[in-house]
Amino acid sequence: MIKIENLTHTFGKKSVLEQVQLYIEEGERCALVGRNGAGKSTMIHLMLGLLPIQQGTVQLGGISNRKQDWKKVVSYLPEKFHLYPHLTGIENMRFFASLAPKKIDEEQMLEKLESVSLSNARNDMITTYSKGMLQRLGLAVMLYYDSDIIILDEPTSGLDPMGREEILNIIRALENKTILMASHHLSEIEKVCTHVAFLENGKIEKFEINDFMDIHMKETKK
Ligand SMILES: Nc1ncnc2c1ncn2[C@@H]1O[C@H](COP(=O)(O)OP(=O)(O)OP(=O)(O)O)[C@@H](O)[C@H]1O
Repeated sequence: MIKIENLTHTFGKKSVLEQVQLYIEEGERCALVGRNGAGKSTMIHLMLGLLPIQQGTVQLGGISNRKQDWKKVVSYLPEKFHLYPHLTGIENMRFFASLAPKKIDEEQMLEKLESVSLSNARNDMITTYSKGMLQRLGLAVMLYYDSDIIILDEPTSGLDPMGREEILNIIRALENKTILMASHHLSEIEKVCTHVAFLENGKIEKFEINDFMDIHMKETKK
């Protein structure tokens, strides 16, 4: 589960998050939605300790993000995942696998590459990969970590419709994971998510997916 309480953040005089509350239960796939500049990345960065928390608390899998242990239960795929251009797909995978606290499991690595349809390209330099392939390699690294909580920041950003569909199919096939996924695309949210956390004017409101889509349809018909 993910539990955010009273999260408040300002940049100088600019207030971005105001006493944000959000509870995502185990197994939910929650989209994080909001206009450009609403504060989605800020919220994700605060959750992951990439920005210092000014006020409020974050728990990930029941562990405060002020402790180090939460890193064992969360994996994060940023919008732009920094891979090593002078390495092949499998070499990149091996490098990131070496950062995990467990011994490198070659079989698991191959299985995860297979699950994102990259096993045939695993020995190619990633400079030859398409954007979609790079994003799938990022997902493979995340799947290798096999954490309970997955945080994705616009995972299909910059991909063509087929590339998007491939990423969405992989995310949809994940079982027993708690997912928070920032996205601007309602059609993909509808395909993948069970809930929506809508961030507006510094506050979050959470909806079940069908309720959110109903409200959105009514709004767009106005
Ligand atoms: N380091 C920073 N210093 C000052 N202001 C910042 C900083 N980072 C973000 N902001 C501001 O905070 C607000 C929220 O930004 P944030 O990137 O979190 O929004 P977002 O919802 O992720 O936007 P997008 O959908 O465009 O990615 C914006 O007004 C942005 O200009």
